Amino acid sequence: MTNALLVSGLSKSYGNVVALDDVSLRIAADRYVSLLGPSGSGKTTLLRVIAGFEEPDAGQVVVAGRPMDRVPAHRRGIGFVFQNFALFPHLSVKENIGFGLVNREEAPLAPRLADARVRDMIALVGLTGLESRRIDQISGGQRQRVALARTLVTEPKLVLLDEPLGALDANLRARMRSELRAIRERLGITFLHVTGSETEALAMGDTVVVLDRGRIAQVGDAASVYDRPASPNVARFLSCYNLFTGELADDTFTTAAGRFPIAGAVRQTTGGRREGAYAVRYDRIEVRPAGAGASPDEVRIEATFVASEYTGASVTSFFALDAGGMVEVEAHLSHRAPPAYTERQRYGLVWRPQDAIVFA
Ligand SMILES: Nc1ncnc2c1ncn2[C@@H]1O[C@H](COP(=O)(O)OP(=O)(O)OP(=O)(O)O)[C@@H](O)[C@H]1O
Repeated sequence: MTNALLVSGLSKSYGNVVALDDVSLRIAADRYVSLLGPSGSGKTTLLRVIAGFEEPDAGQVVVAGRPMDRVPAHRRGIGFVFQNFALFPHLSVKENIGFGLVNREEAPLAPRLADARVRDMIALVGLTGLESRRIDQISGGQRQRVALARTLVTEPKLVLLDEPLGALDANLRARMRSELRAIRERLGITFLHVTGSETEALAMGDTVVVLDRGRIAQVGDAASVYDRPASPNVARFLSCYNLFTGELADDTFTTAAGRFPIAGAVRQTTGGRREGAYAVRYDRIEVRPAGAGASPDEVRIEATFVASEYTGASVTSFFALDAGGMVEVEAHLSHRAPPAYTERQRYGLVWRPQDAIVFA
């Protein structure tokens, strides 16, 4: 089967800022791909180069088997959904969605055909009944659906979404996530969705691509990226790992917080640098009273409780290390009562070596 997208050796600099550095990526057809990375890692630049809004300095983009060299943006068969939607405020929902069909340069559709297609799309994104409302007379979530419908109605082979849910509040964002997934599955086209949010990437993407300083740091299914981040930086972006820097020697990883035996831990090789990192997930740490010990096959450190933060279904507790730095512990409230720790009191933080990842 032809790949939906093939990107090879893409580089792009702005002056002396390297936004993309030799990026290669192959995306199969009919996939939901999340593109994740910290601010400035090159996500938007990558989308803009794929879409044809930006010329790369080097490299090639192939969409559905067709090389895109010198193909202008509007002839690439790519749809683009922006965060700010860029809708026409004075036009109705229906006119916004049909705009690209009747006003395109190549083969504009006859109004009757365009009408039928717009009607189907309005039903698909759940806007039936709102066809004649103006854009300023509908809600943020409905605008998001108009923006999506306007792109999908042109039947693109690939849809690029740049933080499409960023302008929505948390509740709506969660609802739109599952809607986006469902719409994509019904149409069977490939979505490449940029997000700064690791939860969003992990919740939505069949495949997660992580960018780090203009380079691809990891590509994999959501579970494998989550369970086995390829580098300390990827672990850091995922915001679910405590990272300790230090050095590996023999069977021990030595950090300022303590010496961790590594037998049983997951090993990730990062090119033989001496400076390494040791990662343990927030939700794999057990908190015990300071007096309670640990069994020989557990790792234990001591720290001082600072505060807890509730985030809906879970609570994150922060513990200060004597050597400086914080350890975060996440408890899911579905299978535990909310923890009650005392401020400034010391606790033992315990985990199993199998739940740690050693980067060295
Ligand atoms: N037009 C431009 N001129 C100069 N520098 C640019 C331009 N566009 C992007 N950059 C720089 O290129 C790098 C990558 O930017 P890009 O917008 O692709 O990152 P991003 O991952 O999308 O970030 P964010 O999540 O903050 O949107 C950044 O250092 C940015 O400052």
